[in-house]
Order: sequence, then C-alpha cells, then structure tokens
Amino acid sequence: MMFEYEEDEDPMELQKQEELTHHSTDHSGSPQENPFRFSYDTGKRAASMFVTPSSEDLIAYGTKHLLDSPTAVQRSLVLNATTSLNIDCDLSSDEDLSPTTQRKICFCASQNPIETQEQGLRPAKSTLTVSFPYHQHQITEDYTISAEIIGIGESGKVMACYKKDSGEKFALKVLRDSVKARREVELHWLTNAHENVVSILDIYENTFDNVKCLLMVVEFLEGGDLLSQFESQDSIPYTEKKVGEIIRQIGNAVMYLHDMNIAHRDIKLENILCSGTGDNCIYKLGDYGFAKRPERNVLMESPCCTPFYAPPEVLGRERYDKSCDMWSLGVAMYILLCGYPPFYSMKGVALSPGMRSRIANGYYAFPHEEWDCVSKDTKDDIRCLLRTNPSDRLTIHELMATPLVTGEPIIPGKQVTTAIAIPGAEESDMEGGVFEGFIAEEEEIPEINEITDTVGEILTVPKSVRFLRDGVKAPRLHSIQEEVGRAMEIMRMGHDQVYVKNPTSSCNNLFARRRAIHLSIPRVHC
Ligand SMILES: Nc1ncnc2c1ncn2[C@@H]1O[C@H](COP(=O)(O)OP(=O)(O)OP(=O)(O)O)[C@@H](O)[C@H]1O
Repeated sequence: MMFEYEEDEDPMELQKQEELTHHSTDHSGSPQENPFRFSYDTGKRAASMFVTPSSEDLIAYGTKHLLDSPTAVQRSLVLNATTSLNIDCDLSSDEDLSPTTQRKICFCASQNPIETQEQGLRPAKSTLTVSFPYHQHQITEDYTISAEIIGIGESGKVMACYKKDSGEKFALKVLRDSVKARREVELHWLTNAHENVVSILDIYENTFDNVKCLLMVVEFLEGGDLLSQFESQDSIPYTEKKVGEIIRQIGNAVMYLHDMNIAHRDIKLENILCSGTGDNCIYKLGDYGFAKRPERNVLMESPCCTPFYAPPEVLGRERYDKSCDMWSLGVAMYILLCGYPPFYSMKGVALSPGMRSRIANGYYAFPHEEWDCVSKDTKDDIRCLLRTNPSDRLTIHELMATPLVTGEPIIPGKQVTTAIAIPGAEESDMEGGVFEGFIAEEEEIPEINEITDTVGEILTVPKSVRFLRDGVKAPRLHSIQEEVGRAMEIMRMGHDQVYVKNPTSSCNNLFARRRAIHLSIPRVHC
C-alpha cells in the first residue's frame, strides 16, 4: 500500500450523506434516459418540478462583482435557476474575513435580491445555508450533447455541448451527485464571477439510470489547458515575461479564492485553461474537485493534489492550509520556466520514495542549462514558494507584489547557480529510496563530482544531481500520466479504494528486494 490517509470529514457522516444523495429519487418521479450513454434525442419535454426554496435556502454567496455587473451568463444562471442545493457553512467568526472578502459576500439567487441586499453583507445567523442555483429539467431540453470529448480528467470526460437557442459551444462536466461533487460545484459557483475563473453557465440535477448527477455547463475555452499548450510546443521554456503574465492572472484568481478562505488544492497546468493561443490569452482556473473551505482556524487534512505539485505537508499527512496552493504555484512556475518539474521520480513513476523525500526536504535544483538565463529574483520567488514550512511560504498577496507579477523590470539572469550536496546524501538506487539533497547557492561551479559544502567538507554529488546538471530531461509530463492518475486516485479525498499491487504477479526492483528479504512474499520470475 502506498499511502494511508485519514479523511477530514467524519466518514460515517459522509457515507450517510452519500447514501441519502444516491438513493434520493428524481423529483420528476420518472425514470430518465441517460443522454450520455444512449441517444441524445431530447424527446418530449419532461415536466420540471419547481422546488420553492425556503428563504434560508435562497441565501447564497456570490460576489459584489456579480451583483454590480452580472454577465448575461451569470444573470441567466441566477434567474433561470429553479431550486438550490444546500451546504452548511459556518460564518460565525469574523476573524479571518478580510474587508475584501466581506465585500464579496452577498446574497444572490434570492426571491427578492434587492431586499436581501439591503439587509447588508452579513446575515444575523451564525450558520448560513449556502446554495447554488440549479435546474431540474433535463439538460437535453436546453443543450445538444455532442459526442466530442474536450478533455479527460480524473472524474471523467468533459464533453462538448451546444446551446439549442444560440448554437454556442460549451463544455459539460458530469459529476455523480455526492457530497464531494456538491462541494466542487458550490465552491466553483461561489467564485465563478472572477474573470480568471472558468464561468459556470448552468447547473442541472438530472437522474440517469437511477443515478443522480450534477451537470455543470461551463464556458468552453478554445485554447485548452496550459499543459497541453506547453507540450504542444515541445515544452520549450516560456520567458519570464510570459510566466509573469500567467501567474498574474491565475494569481488573481487564487487571491480571490484565498480571500474567501477557499483553498483550490489542485493547482496544476492541466487545470489552467486558456482562452486561445495568442499573446492576448486569458488564463482561467478550473476544476474545483478538491477545493475546500476549511472551518475557521481549522487546518485541512485530507490528501489532495497531484504528486508533482504536492507540498510536503500534504504528502506527510500533516495539517495544511491555503499555503499548499502557493507551493503548487511554485511548481507550476518552475515547470513553465524550464520544461520539467522540480520534483520527479527518476524512474518515471508517479511518486517514488525518493521523490517523496526530496519533496519533504525541499531538495531540487536550478540546473544551469535552463536556469542560468532566469533572473535571480524569479528563482528567489520560486525558492520562497517551495519552502517546506508552509508558514514560511510567500502568501498570494506577497506573490502578487513581486516584480515578476507586477511587470517591474527584473535584472536578467546570468549568475551561475550551483547545486550543493547535502551531507549524508548518497548515490543509490532511486526507487529504493535513498535521497539526494541539494540546495541552490550562488557560487562558482566546482568539479562535477566534488563539491565543498559550507563547512568545507567534500561531498559526493549524487546521481540525480548529475542527472539534472547534465541537462537530462525529466520524463515528459504526459508520458507518466497513468501512474500519476493512479497515485492521485489514492491520494484524493473521498476515494475509498487503495490500489494494491498483486504480489504474485507484480515485478519491479522494490518487490524483488522485498522478496529477497521476506521469503513469505511469493517469488516471480522478473
Ligand atoms: N471549459 C473547458 N474548456 C476547454 N477544455 C476544458 C474545459 N474544461 C475542461 N477541459 C479539458 O478537460 C480536462 C479535464 O477537465 P477537468 O480538470 O475539469 O476534469 P477533472 O476530471 O476534474 O480532471 P482532474 O481532476 O484530473 O484535474 C482539462 O485538463 C482540459 O484539457
């Protein structure tokens, strides 16, 4: 077993809620055809059940921005919604709410929005019911679902759909209804007014084959995800200017989330969507599958993130907070500036013991070939984001004030960065889990195999340092996706199955060593 983990929800409560959700019947009372499995013909319009929400149910968060200048899309979502899903959210304390956040809290989707607005920004009740508006009639009444697959993620396919009245193309994400799915939709909905967050057009609750689903229609971003865009030009590093622009836009979205006390927890290039491919591209944050709003002053525990982007506290099962997003932003910046991730398994698996240890210790390098042309300031920003102690990391507000993001002139990189081996590091088989450590220092480059550390001790440079120094590229990011996907499944919150390799048929170095030590493990011919 690769990981053990605890959920930060009460598992019994979660299961109870999941059961309730799955067993609840469709409000229309009639079994509905699954448009994603069979035909896409809408057939006869089913009578929608209009649920009249109570006044509490109608209280929802939105943004001031949303109320000030609702886009047609947002207005349509608010006005056309027929009912709301409810999630409790504790707002009893003012402590963590910055004035900006408080300004953003408003009530939308109300039967009487104006009246609700006039009541002020904060309700008298300490526990609010937070809602998002959704339709209960069949999505196929409004949209034609295409067989075109826009993307494939952990939670399934993202399909193309076309609005029937306008013919406009959108992306459709189908989620099996669950507490986690509702949280994803809820938190996405809360923040979707931001220009750097993928906009939600419509949300449906439909039942197919007795399975209740949430269907999210979101704007279609023609440029696809940033990883695909980056790889389509052979992962050639972006300039600092371009990376600064991407981080400025995505950082804006992250700042918006963090100010609302929401952690995204899955920031990665695949979840940054691009409006196009040109210079005026708008970058948007999507996929709130792991987003979470922790209770006040309570740190989160459930594992999330993709191994490449996972900070030490996530892998180490320590409690963590929004600062895990800052680590992931550091990893994303690093990849865009050089073309490979700062932490990876030397054998191309998703998360080897060696990789885990390097993450835990914050051991990575800025190899000369790609990094000498990057400014010291930018490398320092990355160092400050990839600090192993979450409280030492840059906050989003600090990151947004750096010259890279503000666009102030930065001194181009020319200083030589050298990797220095950490005492105790040794060359060894990577999967076995002996770890290389190195820290970046501004120094002359010493001989490749001998580096003197700060106390004058001669250290052997481990294989991985040479690997990086020789300019050997890490495996292409997509090529190890299957392993990454499996590791993600294991790490992800709410996942209840752990992938265990079959000891009678699996064959790799680690197994071979363990077989040699533990005779009880069946031997196989590798
Ligand atoms: N609105 C959109 N416009 C264009 N492409 C999209 C859109 N939404 C998603 N995609 C594509 O589909 C892929 C998967 O989407 P998404 O991340 O939402 O799914 P997921 O199942 O939650 O994935 P994961 O959890 O693995 O990140 C994205 O990486 C992107 O390539």
